[in-house]
Amino acid sequence: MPTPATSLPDPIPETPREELEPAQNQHLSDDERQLAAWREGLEQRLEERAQIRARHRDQLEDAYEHLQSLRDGVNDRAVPDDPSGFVTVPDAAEVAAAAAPEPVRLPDPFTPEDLVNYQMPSLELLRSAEGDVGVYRQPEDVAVDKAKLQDALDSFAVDALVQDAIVGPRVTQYLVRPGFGVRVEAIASLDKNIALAMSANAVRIQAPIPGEQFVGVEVPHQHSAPLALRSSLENAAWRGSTADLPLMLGVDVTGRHVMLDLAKAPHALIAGATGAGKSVCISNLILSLIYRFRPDELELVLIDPKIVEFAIYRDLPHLIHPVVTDPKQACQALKWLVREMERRYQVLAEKSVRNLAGYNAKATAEGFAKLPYIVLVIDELADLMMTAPQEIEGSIARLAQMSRAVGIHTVLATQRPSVNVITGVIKANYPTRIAFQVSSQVDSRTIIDGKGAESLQGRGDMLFSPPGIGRLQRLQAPYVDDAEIEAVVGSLKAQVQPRYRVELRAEDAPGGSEDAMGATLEAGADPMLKDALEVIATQGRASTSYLQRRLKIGYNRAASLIEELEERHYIGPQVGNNPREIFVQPEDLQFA
Ligand SMILES: Nc1ncnc2c1ncn2[C@@H]1O[C@H](COP(=O)(O)OP(=O)(O)OP(=O)(O)O)[C@@H](O)[C@H]1O
Repeated sequence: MPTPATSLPDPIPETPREELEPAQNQHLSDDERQLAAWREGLEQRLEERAQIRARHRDQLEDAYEHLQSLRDGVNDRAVPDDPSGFVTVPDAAEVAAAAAPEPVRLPDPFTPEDLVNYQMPSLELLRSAEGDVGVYRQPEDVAVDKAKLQDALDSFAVDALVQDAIVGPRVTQYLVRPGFGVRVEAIASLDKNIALAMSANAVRIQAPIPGEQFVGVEVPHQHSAPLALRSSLENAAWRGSTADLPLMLGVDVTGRHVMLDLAKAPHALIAGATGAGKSVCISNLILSLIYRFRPDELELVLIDPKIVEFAIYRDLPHLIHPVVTDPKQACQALKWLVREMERRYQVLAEKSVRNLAGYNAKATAEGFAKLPYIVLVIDELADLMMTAPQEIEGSIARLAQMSRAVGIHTVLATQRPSVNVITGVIKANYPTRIAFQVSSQVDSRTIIDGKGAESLQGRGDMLFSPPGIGRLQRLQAPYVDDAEIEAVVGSLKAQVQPRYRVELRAEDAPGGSEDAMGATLEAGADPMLKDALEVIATQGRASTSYLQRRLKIGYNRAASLIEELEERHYIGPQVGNNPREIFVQPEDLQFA
């Protein structure tokens, strides 16, 4: 006989803890710890869910307000009652015209005439470069470390001479000349022992330094001060650069300022563990561009699924769309860029030129409007790849393969250098790579096709693999803080407001999204398509005769609805006598 629900058994009386065996006590403590961990996890998940719910509520409110404004618009345009007492009924076309939202007129790009009073940002807005004296360590300290390295090599009976030391901003590179008959691998394999002898957390060994007769042993400094971007932008190498799209990357071991010409790159991939310095590097790249180009010469599309990284740039006049934070919108923006690329190819063909440089030269000679460069920057590709991997990968690959000639360039960053994010297709199309510190050799191989990034030091210490040169450069990125960026963006915002001209289309949203479903169905040939889909999703049955009965329609119409739903991949094909598969759930039925 089942026990009634109300008479639960009494709880088992608890044995006082001191009466338990030590082993039992240990188990109890383990269980308590486990419970505490679960509780913490649960609380975290509850908090995340509350945040998601709040976000959904906001979106719902936005949608409701939008609907209300559409309704108000229609009411305002409604025909007033005739004083004679008759009400004029508007015809169907009028109603449709009233309900349809006005087509949004997108602004034109900036022209030089719009920006006659535009001032480039001043270098005074950046932190002073006074600290960067170019002497990063005292010679006596270097001499001591040189002796330590020599002792370490001697103690392993490796015949090699530590000949010289080059002191960079973050690491000292010791030039080691191997003795006659000594294999460079013998020195390279000592990396951990050398790190121990030099009290360094990791050393990187280049065996040999390409083009030289030395093995390079790079030992990080115990202390280092951040470099100022201002000193890089004041440097003669930057000021005299003839690159089409120069980006300041950092300073190498010998103190040289190293730049990347994005026009030649023509796309760059940045990867590194969290906190390794990717965002600061991206800020250096964006500031390099806005210190050199006016908004009519260069336009930016910034995608930031992490939401907070690019918020600081939101008023930048170079932006042609507000900073994109929603992965769905990111997919739409990427497809806009692909369309813009195709449009530009047409425009170039009309003028019989092969690339943007040719077009702009002709524009100067013949007096028509030039085309600006467009640079797309994505901070955290992984978040986008989780949303719509195929569509994002497809658009990125298409841009990477073809957009160089028309002046569209891309910079992608990710903290997850796994093959799901940096796929073979993306990797093949991004020859220019920048690696910050990563957690394993496997990650290092994914980015730079070799080890090394795992022994970087973080905080802007990077390996740069320039396009077409199979040799890595170790650089230290300059540091810009938020106050500096705010000052620069503020000085530009005070002059001009951005002109947003990227058109996001509903059909470009990732497939299977609510909006896309609504839009697709709107375009459906049969007005009963939504009803049919609803029946199938809620009842879990997809057959012609069932639809016929439920919707009270004829056989032919039910059969063509089933065919249409199969074509749109909401249901699977008929296989033998088995029921069709159904790919849509009742909760998916939120028509736009
Ligand atoms: N070039 C640099 N020089 C000195 N310090 C730096 C440099 N770059 C980064 N740092 C330090 O490291 C911190 C983290 O940098 P950053 O935000 O760029 O990391 P990230 O790789 O973007 O991390 P995440 O992927 O989590 O966003 C900075 O706040 C700063 O303190």
